[in-house]
Amino acid sequence: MTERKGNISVNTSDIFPIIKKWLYSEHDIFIRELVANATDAITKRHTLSRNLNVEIPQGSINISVNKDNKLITISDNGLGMSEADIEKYIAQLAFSGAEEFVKKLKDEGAEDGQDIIGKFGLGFYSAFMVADKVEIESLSMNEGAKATKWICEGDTEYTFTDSTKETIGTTIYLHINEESAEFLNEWKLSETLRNHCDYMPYEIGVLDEMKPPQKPLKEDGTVDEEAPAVAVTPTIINETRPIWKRDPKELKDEDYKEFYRKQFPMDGDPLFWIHLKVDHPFTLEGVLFFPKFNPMKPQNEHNIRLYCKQVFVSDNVKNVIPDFLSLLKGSIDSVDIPLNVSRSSLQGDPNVQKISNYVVKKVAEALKVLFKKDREKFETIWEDIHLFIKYGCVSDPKFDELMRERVVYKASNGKYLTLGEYLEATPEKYKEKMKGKVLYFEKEKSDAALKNQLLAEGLLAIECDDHIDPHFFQHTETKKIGEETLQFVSVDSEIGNLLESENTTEEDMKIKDLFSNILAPKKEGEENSLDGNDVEISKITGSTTPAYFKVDEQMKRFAKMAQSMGQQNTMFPTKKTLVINPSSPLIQNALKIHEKGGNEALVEKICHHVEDLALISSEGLKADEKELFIARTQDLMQELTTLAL
Ligand SMILES: Nc1ncnc2c1ncn2[C@@H]1O[C@H](COP(=O)(O)OP(=O)(O)OP(=O)(O)O)[C@@H](O)[C@H]1O
Repeated sequence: MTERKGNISVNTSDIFPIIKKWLYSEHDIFIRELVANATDAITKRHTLSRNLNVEIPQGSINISVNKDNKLITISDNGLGMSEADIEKYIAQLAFSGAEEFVKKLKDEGAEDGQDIIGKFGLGFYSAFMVADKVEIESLSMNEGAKATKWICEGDTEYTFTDSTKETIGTTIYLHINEESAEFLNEWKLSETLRNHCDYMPYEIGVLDEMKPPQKPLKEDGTVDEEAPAVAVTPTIINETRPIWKRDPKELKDEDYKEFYRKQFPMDGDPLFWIHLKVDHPFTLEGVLFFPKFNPMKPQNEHNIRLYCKQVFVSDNVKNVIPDFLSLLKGSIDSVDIPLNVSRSSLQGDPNVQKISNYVVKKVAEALKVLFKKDREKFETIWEDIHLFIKYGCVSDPKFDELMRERVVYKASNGKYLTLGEYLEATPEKYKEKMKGKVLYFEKEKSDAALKNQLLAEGLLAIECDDHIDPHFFQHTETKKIGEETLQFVSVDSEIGNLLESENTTEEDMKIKDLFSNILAPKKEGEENSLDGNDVEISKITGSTTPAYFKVDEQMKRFAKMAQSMGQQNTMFPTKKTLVINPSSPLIQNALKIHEKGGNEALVEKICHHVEDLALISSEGLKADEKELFIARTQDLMQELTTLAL
């Protein structure tokens, strides 16, 4: 046997230890790199053979593991390599790539180094992360090629020897080092493969050579004890035709759901999905799913898996697609997302920009179609998708332009309306007063009585949540809906302006004074009561609501935004005004008792009770307020029952 020695042409002699150290954190990527190389080799053989018009076997990759020999073997039936090829592509190019990596690492600093590793690893070189010694045995598809074997023990020297390999393709032998012994476990190896190679285009079989021959199974699934034991066969770990590679026309809803369930087993069915396919000016295929929103589950950014030619690359799509799309789940496959640049420079890449714009546009278009063609379904899933859509509108102007007029709101009549529809639904007689205004009520806190009073007049109010809506309102107010600029106003701050019916009388003023004196007494020398709430009157004829709280719109917004950003409510103390309705019979009675004299204690109780009822209807009572309220309720009921006896 002849042996030929060579030297890897790198200047940095300490390249091996440096790379080993840096790559240590993610050293399972070696499997992805080597299987990706095998995949490329098979594809190349297919392409070349098609041109030569020769029959070739179906592409496959076989990985076997032998714990006793501390050996992992990766075989492919790709185009193979001659000695010259190995010399050129492995010994020289692959290693010079590694050298470049070390240089980059030194130039860009440690953090970016990690980033680079995570993105693309180091190709063939990553084998040395897990192996002390690596051998390549290969037979090239070129006519008359001689099989060869290359051996390298993790330093800059290597040796070629002859080989007896008879089938075209390449086998990589990894003599696994001590620290990486875990990969000699078939389960661990298969898991790692599934993680990185779950949708590779050629079948990947895994075989544990340690497994003894086993008796075959009978048709009913039980072991056939009579039959002789046979050698175990490889287990296929991947699906070669993932859903995004298939023609949407040949797929049924169930196929998408099944794919989703496999990827996200804890999730239940997706709400709907978008199949992406584009060839120009970049290539991209993928399926994005709208998941059911689960407030109990923290959102994470790793729900979209990025592939390059079916090779898993990353589940971190940050800087590839806008943040708000990371609320979706699924897979994107594109060769046009550059992998060999640091993450920070991804955003500036023109292809990435185009891809990002394309995905945003497709998602918005799919939502537009759903809105137009199946409004019922759109409304059914609205509560699950509204957060995503609003977040998208606020953060992405292009998405906003496409979606703004399709955002719907749950109105107080139970229907979902766009802002355009809301404006149209305003009764003619209120059109002038309401001009450009959109009434809203807070889901948890608003006074139902006020909402119903407005509804009785045909005036609708939309529901607002605590999280995204304050931001979204602010955003929408800076834009146009149709021809109009809108303003969101809360029911409590607006109801007086809308429904206040008559001019203030002397009696109304007496009511105001009565309540002010008891609930917000002025301190000596003060114009107004500074602590406590202000008291106002607003006469709403026909309404039995005695009083409600009004909060300044801007203050309310500030407080909500601060709250949604995790700040304490106390940062923005909101000043509230207690609005008394002199039309309410209860209020009128209170004045009469007061004017009659002799039972000031009861009048006081009524005033405080009216205030507490207004509080309960809006935001609720605090612990100390609750205690007083309960004690007072007991007193009042006792007085009432005594009267009734
Ligand atoms: N199994 C294989 N069969 C045939 N050729 C191979 C095989 N593995 C590696 N090669 C050759 O060696 C070259 C270097 O491989 P390496 O993995 O280092 O880099 P790469 O695949 O070109 O790039 P990347 O950094 O994306 O992995 C390949 O381009 C290919 O020509």
